[in-house]
Amino acid sequence: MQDDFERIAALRKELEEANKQYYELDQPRITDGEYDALMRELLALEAKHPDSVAPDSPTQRVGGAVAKEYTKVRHLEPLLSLDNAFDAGDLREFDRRVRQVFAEVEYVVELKIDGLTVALTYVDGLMVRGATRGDGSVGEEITANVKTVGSIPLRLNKPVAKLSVRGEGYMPKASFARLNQEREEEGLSTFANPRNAAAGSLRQLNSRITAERKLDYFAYQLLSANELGLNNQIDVLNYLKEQGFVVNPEYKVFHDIEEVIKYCEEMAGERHRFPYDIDGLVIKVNDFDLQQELGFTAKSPRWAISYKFPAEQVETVVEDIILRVGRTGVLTPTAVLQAVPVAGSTVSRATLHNLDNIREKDIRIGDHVLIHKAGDVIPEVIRVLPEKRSGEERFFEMPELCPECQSPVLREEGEAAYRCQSISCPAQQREGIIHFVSRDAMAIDGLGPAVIQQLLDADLIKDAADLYALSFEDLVPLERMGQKSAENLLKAIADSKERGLAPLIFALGIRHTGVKAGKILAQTFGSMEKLQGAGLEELLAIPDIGPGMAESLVQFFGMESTERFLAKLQEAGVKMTADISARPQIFAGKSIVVTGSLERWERREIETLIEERGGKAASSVSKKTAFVVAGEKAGSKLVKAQDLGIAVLTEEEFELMLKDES
Ligand SMILES: NC(=O)c1ccc[n+]([C@@H]2O[C@H](COP(=O)([O-])OP(=O)(O)OC[C@H]3O[C@@H](n4cnc5c(N)ncnc54)[C@H](O)[C@@H]3O)[C@@H](O)[C@H]2O)c1
Ligand SMILES: [Zn+2]
Repeated sequence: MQDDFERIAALRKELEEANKQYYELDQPRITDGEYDALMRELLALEAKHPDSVAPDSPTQRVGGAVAKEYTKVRHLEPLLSLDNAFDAGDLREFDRRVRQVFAEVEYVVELKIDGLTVALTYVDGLMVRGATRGDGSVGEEITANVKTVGSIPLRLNKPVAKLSVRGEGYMPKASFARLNQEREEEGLSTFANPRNAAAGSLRQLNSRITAERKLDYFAYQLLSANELGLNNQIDVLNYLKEQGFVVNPEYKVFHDIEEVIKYCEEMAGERHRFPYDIDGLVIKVNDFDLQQELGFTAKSPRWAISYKFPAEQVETVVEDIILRVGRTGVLTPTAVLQAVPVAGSTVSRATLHNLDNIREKDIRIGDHVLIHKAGDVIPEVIRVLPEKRSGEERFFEMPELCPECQSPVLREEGEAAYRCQSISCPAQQREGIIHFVSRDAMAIDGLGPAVIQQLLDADLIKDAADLYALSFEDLVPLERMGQKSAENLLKAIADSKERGLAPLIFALGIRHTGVKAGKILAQTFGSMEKLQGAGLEELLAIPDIGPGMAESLVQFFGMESTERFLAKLQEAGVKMTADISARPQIFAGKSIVVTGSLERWERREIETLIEERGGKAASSVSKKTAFVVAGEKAGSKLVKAQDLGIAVLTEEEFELMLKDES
């Protein structure tokens, strides 16, 4: 007996620690499957000893604590978790409980998107607040970050006095894979899955970072839906669509739990076909009167349950550990695995991230391991099965020399990554070209890593600028390159010359300089030449350009190799200026004053928005001022504008003017 209580205490401690890692730090240490198993064990023990259930047990509480950096938001109605069903038996049990109250019931089954709940508040049709779930009653205010998510409407199609919407903020699989790859390149820690990546991106003090991470949103719930004359979940989904929200289209209605079970099992096999990670399905009672009658427990609604797909973990053997040298010289250890099917494809490689991770998990060459796909896309070793060791396993050591160019390899202060120190490392050059042609950079279709390798091997190119000198005759003899694909490739290369300054800056692969930074630099300087000439101080004066980025820019543009490379691009006719005047000139000849502290933009940014559109960002209010954009705590300028009868706009209203541009 005593044993049970000790175990209960140990499980609570372990789950609380996992909650903290997961909800507060966005860096879980155990898998969801492991977490769910511990939770089930605790639930079973607590059911056996009902008197032991304390209100603060992890079985009774939602989520984690609210981090102190954020403004707290009290939710109108608590945001709850969902009970889990792991098999047909659990679903039948749920159905039995529902039918104890109602003989007839309609279920709506939706995909369970693996993201985080985001609560949105609209007042008079405008989005005024975004918040996380937090501990269910109190969440974190993340309005500025939420505004950077494209699929969240800032204005409702049909304004109403007040609307509280809930839904899932998530990161698509492709963005997740790209983000982790970039972070690995930069020697930063990677996210365990898209949910934690989405949470880490939305729970950010700097909304610029949120904007860089491609996030999306599916709306699925409304508070006070009854007041809008909506009677069930299907009505709500339709209403949300009408209001401009993105609703996941995959929902289905059933009347019989056996049909639901069949659908769940079917979807478990199809879970990989979506561009976002799903970890199960959510089964909801459709009718709101029924929902209300069924009510809630402390932690979850009684009218819904989530069916969790079985975790897809597979055992295999680490045959070898090899190193991949990235664009910035980071050596990423990769496990060569005995090929096994995992989550819809055959896996024979898994990233091991870095040496620390290998040591922490004690992964040795020859080990039997459990693997899965993080976020349904990135193969990863979860843990070693030490009981299967034969004693023949070998430790992995980082080499002192780069495996591709034999230059010294060093670990920099404070970084987990080891880097090849040579700038002429062929691997770095190859990866640099792969980056140069990638989608957010010069976007040259048909130029995959294999073709790039062929071009390098045939000595047709040495760097990305050489691509512009390729001819039809160069390409056609290449293996697997038909006439048609050679023509298409040449056209894609030629087209990329017009991509413009912002993607070009990103394409250069300067450390710490992402897509968004490319845009800011392009807008600020207008031409590559001006950017090249910018000094440290000038760069540091730009909002959003931190010291790390400024330094690497100065260093990059100070190199002779950079100068040669840029000269080659210029000669090839690659466009090196930004179309600053490409915007419709809606503010032409207007003098506009910005005052107070803004939420949506940095001061320099909004001034750029005005200038790009032909306006003048003036510093003082006069009779000639066309209008004033006022943020929080606007002072004398606001008073003066009011005295002179000059229009004062909120940030939202200003943004709407930009939206109306065609
Ligand atoms: N690995 C770890 O260390 C660790 C730690 C804590 C929690 N977890 C994971 O988190 C789970 C618990 O998290 P939880 O409380 O958020 O519950 P949950 O994720 O199992 O389910 C509730 C959530 O589902 C989401 N959701 C997605 N699509 C939805 C839809 N169509 N309708 C309604 N809701 C939808 C909502 O955000 C809702 O809050 C655990 O089961 C475990 O998998 C893991
Ligand atoms: Zn090297």
